[in-house]
Amino acid sequence: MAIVLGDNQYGKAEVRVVRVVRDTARHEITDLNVSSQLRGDLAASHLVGDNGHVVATDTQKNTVYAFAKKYGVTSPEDFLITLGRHFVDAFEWISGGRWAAEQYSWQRILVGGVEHDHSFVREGQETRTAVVELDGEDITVVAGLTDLVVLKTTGSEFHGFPRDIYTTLAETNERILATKVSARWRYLGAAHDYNGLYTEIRARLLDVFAETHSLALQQTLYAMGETILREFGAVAEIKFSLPNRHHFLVDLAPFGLENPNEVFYAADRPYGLIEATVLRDDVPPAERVWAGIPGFC
Ligand SMILES: O=c1[nH]c(=O)c2[nH]c(=O)[nH]c2[nH]1
Repeated sequence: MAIVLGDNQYGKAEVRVVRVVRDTARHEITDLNVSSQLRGDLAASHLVGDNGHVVATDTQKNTVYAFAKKYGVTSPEDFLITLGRHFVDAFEWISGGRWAAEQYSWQRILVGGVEHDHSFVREGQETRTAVVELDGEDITVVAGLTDLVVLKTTGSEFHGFPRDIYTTLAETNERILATKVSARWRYLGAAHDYNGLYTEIRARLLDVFAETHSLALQQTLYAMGETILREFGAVAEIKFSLPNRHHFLVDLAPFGLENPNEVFYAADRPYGLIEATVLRDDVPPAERVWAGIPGFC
């Protein structure tokens, strides 16, 4: 009996690449999760630790980002074929492999019925929520939504923050801003057109996200809350929990490529977490209903 190496493949899984086309004011976005795996004459690395044939998984990841810049992403299939051909052509011991992608589709936010140039929403991802609390004759209604995923490819800056010895974040006048909105709002009284209000409030949250030139996610949050309270007299207060889904500009300079805000690494964690309540200062609090709704402050 001999022990032998069977089927094997290796690579980088789940490379989160966001490609923005910004040749005109109307930006296009492609959001992919790419996995690359190579096969070929790779026995030596398994058997004796000889890495002479091991195209590093880190190299495979970098190639995904560089190709997103060089060739763009017309379709996930074409992108994967280009990637696969590259590895097979460039390294003679690589005989094949497997390349896979998930594409997340974004729709343009409609502001006043018009498609926005640079703000997008993942339609159909969110969940509507409702909580009703009765205490004798008193009734409290809290409506809301979770998982409303939005992104804008420009109109977001972050600078002016304090720097200490642990600060490495660069100041920026141009970044992607993306979040997954969870919001809960408490109504004054209980006789409302809840469906109509939900539709309008959701739409206004999207409008304000799209239209606010953001200097921080905190500012965008407050702008959304303030708008809802100003425009909807039935709302007493609104709470938000906004994860800041960071999109880091990929440094393509080592590959001789410029990256003028076109190719981003979409990090899933850690994320910033921005939470606040925006409220009228003349309505009594409703601590009991909020005590049973976790995830907000
Ligand atoms: O909008 C932001 N708010 C922050 O508090 C923060 N902190 C950070 O690192 N990036 C950002 N972005």
